[in-house]
Amino acid sequence: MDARVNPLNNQPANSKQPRRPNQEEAEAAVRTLIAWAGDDPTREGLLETPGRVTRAYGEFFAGYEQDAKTILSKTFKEVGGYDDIVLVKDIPFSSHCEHHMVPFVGKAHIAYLPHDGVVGLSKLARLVDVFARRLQTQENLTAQIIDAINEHLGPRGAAVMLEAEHMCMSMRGVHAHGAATVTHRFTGVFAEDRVEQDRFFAMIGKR
Ligand SMILES: Nc1nc2c(ncn2[C@@H]2O[C@H](COP(=O)(O)OP(=O)(O)OP(=O)(O)O)[C@@H](O)[C@H]2O)c(=O)[nH]1
Ligand SMILES: [Zn+2]
Repeated sequence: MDARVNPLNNQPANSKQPRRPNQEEAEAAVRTLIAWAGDDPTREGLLETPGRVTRAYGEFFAGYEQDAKTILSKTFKEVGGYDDIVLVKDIPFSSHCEHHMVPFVGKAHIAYLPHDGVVGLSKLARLVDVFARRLQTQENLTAQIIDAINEHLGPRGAAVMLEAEHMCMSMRGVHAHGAATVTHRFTGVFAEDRVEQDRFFAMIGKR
């Protein structure tokens, strides 16, 4: 666990921690929402729903129990001197916007220029999951992914792009079905050198 972050609220560890409700309280909250929506939480079809919803929430928000450092801790140095871009593109992710607690779903593209060894490719997808499985904004998710890569891998440069559809913009509110939100962030060589940025865009098929 990252000691500087309170896993319950994603705030600095010295911030006031809310008490974590127990299972019974969480299920009672779901029953309240069902009744508030206008249905009867005691009817047969809904009796097991609070348990299912809390289990689902356990999966959606499992990222509060995980940390990037552990995932990126193992690197491989035997790569035949390879020191060019390593890119994993089209990593599927689903997260929940912190404003409406509704999903946003899309793909992440992550590249870095290795400095001292490479990380297992699956770990980049796991890294996305650590932060996606929390209440998020897309901007914050983008920043947290690249910050973790820089902090734990110390690459010569990193690039992260996220493309996602926000259900709070399609299923409700403005009803902008199919609108895509794109965020990207470059650091190190990717931030300093337009040629490297262009190579990144070309490799993910955006040029
Ligand atoms: N910047 C940013 N905005 C987001 C993200 N996810 C949702 N939002 C926006 O958060 C905003 C919240 O706006 P509010 O006016 O407080 O809430 P609202 O009345 O539900 O807004 P509408 O969605 O316009 O109906 C909306 O414009 C959402 O589109 C995100 O990841 N990043
Ligand atoms: Zn939203």
